[in-house]
Amino acid sequence: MTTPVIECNRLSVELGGVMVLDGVTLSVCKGDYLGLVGPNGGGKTTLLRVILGLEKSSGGSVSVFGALPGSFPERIGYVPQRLFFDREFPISVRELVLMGRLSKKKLFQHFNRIDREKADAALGVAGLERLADRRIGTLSGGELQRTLIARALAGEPELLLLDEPTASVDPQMKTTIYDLLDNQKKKLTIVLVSHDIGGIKDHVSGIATLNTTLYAPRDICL
Ligand SMILES: Nc1ncnc2c1ncn2[C@@H]1O[C@H](COP(=O)(O)OP(=O)(O)OP(=O)(O)O)[C@@H](O)[C@H]1O
Repeated sequence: MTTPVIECNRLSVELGGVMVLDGVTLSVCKGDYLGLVGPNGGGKTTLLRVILGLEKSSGGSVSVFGALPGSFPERIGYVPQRLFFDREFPISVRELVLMGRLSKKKLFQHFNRIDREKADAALGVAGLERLADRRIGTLSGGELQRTLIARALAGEPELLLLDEPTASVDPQMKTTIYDLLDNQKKKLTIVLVSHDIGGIKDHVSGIATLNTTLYAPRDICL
């Protein structure tokens, strides 16, 4: 039997004295495309942050690629819910996507030709060639989301974690983003946080619910 890519067993997380996740059991295997849904404040982002090793668990266990979270950052691509940046900051779409190669570099190592080729390939996958030289502060919400996905893909991850990439984008851009992910799902394991159950149900291989009484009380278990 192969080791699951992500395995949580009765995972609990306490933040600021509040139990945000309590007894979460979840197994994500290689090639899965998991939709993770739940109410606002249900702990979806927190779960992604635990998987990334950015937040500590307070009970239970969690392993990623069979090791402690944070052990293999170069194998994970992350598309955050928001990107906080100065809209005047003079960085282009191509340069932001190139940042996705940082996890593959050693300290102070420069980007090389291969990094630039991988970044350009990711730009192509996300349909961003036309916008490559645009400053990121001038992008629409949907264009910025696709740039963040391209940045994550530039690092050639095995596991892609996305936190509500289709929030506040129009229906056409949602379709573009779902199609983009569909084209990647044969190569990657994907966890997609979303409120759009209707939109994701035809794309994902499974849906897990978090902290909702509508689907399953306080537990997710595939
Ligand atoms: N550092 C922190 N300290 C205290 N509480 C926190 C911290 N980070 C998050 N929380 C709380 O934990 C709960 C879960 O937050 P989280 O962002 O994981 O939810 P979410 O399901 O992603 O929500 P949304 O759908 O609104 O994005 C929220 O009540 C939030 O206020």
